[in-house]
Amino acid sequence: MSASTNSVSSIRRRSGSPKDDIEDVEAPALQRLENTQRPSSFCPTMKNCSIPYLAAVVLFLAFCAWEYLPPKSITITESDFGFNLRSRGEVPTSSQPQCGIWMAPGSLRPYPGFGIYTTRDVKENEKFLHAPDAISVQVLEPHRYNNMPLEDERWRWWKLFQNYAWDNSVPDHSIYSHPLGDMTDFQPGFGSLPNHHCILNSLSSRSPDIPYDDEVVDRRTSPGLGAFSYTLGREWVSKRDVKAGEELFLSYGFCERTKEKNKWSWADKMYMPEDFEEAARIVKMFEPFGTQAWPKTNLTIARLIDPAANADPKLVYEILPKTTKELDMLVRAVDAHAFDEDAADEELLIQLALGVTEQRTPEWIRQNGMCLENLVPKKSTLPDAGWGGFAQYTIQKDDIIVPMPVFHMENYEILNLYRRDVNVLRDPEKYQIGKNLFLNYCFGRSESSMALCPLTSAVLVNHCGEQVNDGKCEANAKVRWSSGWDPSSHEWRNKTIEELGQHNARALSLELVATKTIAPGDEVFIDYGPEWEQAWIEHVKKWKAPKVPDNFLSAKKANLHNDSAIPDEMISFNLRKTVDHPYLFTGCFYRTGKADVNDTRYDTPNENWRNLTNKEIIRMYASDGSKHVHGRRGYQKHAMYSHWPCSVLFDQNDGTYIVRIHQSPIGGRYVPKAIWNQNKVPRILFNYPRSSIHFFVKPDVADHQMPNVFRHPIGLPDGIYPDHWNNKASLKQWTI
Ligand SMILES: C[S@@+](CC[C@H](N)C(=O)[O-])C[C@H]1O[C@@H](n2cnc3c(N)ncnc32)[C@H](O)[C@@H]1O
Repeated sequence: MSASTNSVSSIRRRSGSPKDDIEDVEAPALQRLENTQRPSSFCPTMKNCSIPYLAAVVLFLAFCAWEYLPPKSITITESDFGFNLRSRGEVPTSSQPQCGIWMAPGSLRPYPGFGIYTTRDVKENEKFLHAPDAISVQVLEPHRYNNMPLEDERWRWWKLFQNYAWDNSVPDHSIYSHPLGDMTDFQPGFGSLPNHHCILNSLSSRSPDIPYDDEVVDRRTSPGLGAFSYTLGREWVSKRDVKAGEELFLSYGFCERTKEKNKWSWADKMYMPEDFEEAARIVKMFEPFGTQAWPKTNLTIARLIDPAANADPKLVYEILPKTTKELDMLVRAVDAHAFDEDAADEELLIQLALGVTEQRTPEWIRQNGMCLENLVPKKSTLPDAGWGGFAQYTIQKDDIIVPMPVFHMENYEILNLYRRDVNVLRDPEKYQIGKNLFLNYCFGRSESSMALCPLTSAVLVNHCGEQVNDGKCEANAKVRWSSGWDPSSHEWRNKTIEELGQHNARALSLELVATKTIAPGDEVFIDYGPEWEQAWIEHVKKWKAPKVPDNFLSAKKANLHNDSAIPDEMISFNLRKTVDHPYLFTGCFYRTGKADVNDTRYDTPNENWRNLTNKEIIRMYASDGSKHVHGRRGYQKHAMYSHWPCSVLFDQNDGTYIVRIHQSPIGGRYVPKAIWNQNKVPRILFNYPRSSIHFFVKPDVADHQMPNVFRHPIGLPDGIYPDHWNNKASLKQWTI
């Protein structure tokens, strides 16, 4: 395998699944696949297609991975894969001693790209980040459009992008109620970086307490309205105790080896939970777990593997300790849980899984990694810019502020938005209705169709330039190609845009570097360049403030209203009515569970349930909702499905409410089975905690959906794009 393919990050589209939720997680994800097939001659209609797009994710894993996972006894270093470890002094580093979260070469063998590491011990339930992560951006999926320009380019880009994005987002409007089509949630920052592991999975994500801020700029005066995302990124909480030096993994939900051979080619090669479980079964036969003495030969060890188990014998063999010394080390780690059998079993699996990864020390990570915590989001010091990136620690001149692995987009016109009710190809210009907000988060240049979209919190950094900011700020950082930590990026720069377009894995890396010493709390700025400035100046000239009704209620105000009481206008005060606000929708944490399937009260469809008396409605359709508490262990499960649309029906005047979870507007296709949902009867919850209710702007009236909002890629300085990417003159169609 070439160095370039190895350097591809193994970050994939994630379904955000806690390990114990695998069944539920995969079901909706798989249902969603139906709609993401590209029509082909084998697959005449979208509906009939069966190859899931997540298979592409899987192929990607196989692609960036391995001929075969190597035996445990072989030591693999990055240089075996064309990667030279960087040592301090060779290239600039981000070397903050306080930094606890780093990006460094991944620990899965062989090296599959970058991973995220902690250099702090993190206890179960503790937050990983000491400050909020970056924002999340709702991306209207550009490949879903038929009969629109650049269909091939859209699909090629989707194959790459889906590996970094989430099915659903902090406010689930992407999945529940977007009128135009499907949205994907992109979370540059922590959220698009963790690699997948079913056993070592330590990350659980949840919605931040205030997930949404639509008051970042003043809607009555700011031309920045709708030009950036109001949604903050997830909070990252540890599922277990994690030691300094561990790579932080997320489970994307692919944790069962498929029975259909070769359906997912990587499944036959990748370590699966069954492999670790079979290894654990064998280990437990021997002292001190069991009674037998550790076998003397490797052949004897191999013979212990049960061929009837759903495990891959070769992988089980690789996982198993080969010497009594290795076994002793395992025992010592598990011993700490001697009085809790379940915890000991879990620890055994974790230790076996760690045994087939590269072991990193915090010192190694600081030497070879780059800090991911330098930038934190806060309201920008510039009135129209939205969020900004602020330094959390002192950053020395020439230090890397944040690495920027980027994914490439061969033609950023794929982010043009068109009407969906007409054949756009007849007159694309006429039917264009705007541009995806995501364009504002990618770098581009006017001579080239290529855009580069960063995966890290670098997207928070605003522009400061001569013409637009009037001395209110000063650029203290710059963007350049990565300096040695991603050598294959250099090779990929020599490829043509077409070649890159065919490559559906990440290939290129930039970095953000301090041009001055930056103090903690300073906003970081770069210069987006004259074209961006010109576009902004023209936008400001043309921009007209939208009419804001006197009784306008922002989502932020609704969320923070009166010490967090629910505003009256967001309560229906009626068991039979839901709230229909012109601007806001209510989201309640809800995730279907046993009650949704087994509670026989919901078994009978009843479209006339409103004719029942209050008492009858409550007896038949209400339950105690007190357990749906945001953020407490045991109910972090909402993290996957996040908010369901709901209505607050009554205030119980004790900090809790009676809420009704709405029927899913998208039917059963994406949502797990729930009989009340199917039978069109209400699901009413009493004692529902305020902390689990949030307000969001309705997608169809969201600021970023308005016409005439600012859209322009971030400018890159001259000399960054190679000349052979300057293809615009030769492209027939170009509107930017
Ligand atoms: C890469 S994003 C930067 C982060 C963004 N401010 C946010 O809230 O997410 C680029 C967008 O930020 C806004 N922006 C950046 N610099 C600005 C400036 N100097 N003046 C006005 N808006 C700016 C523009 O909307 C631009 O399209």
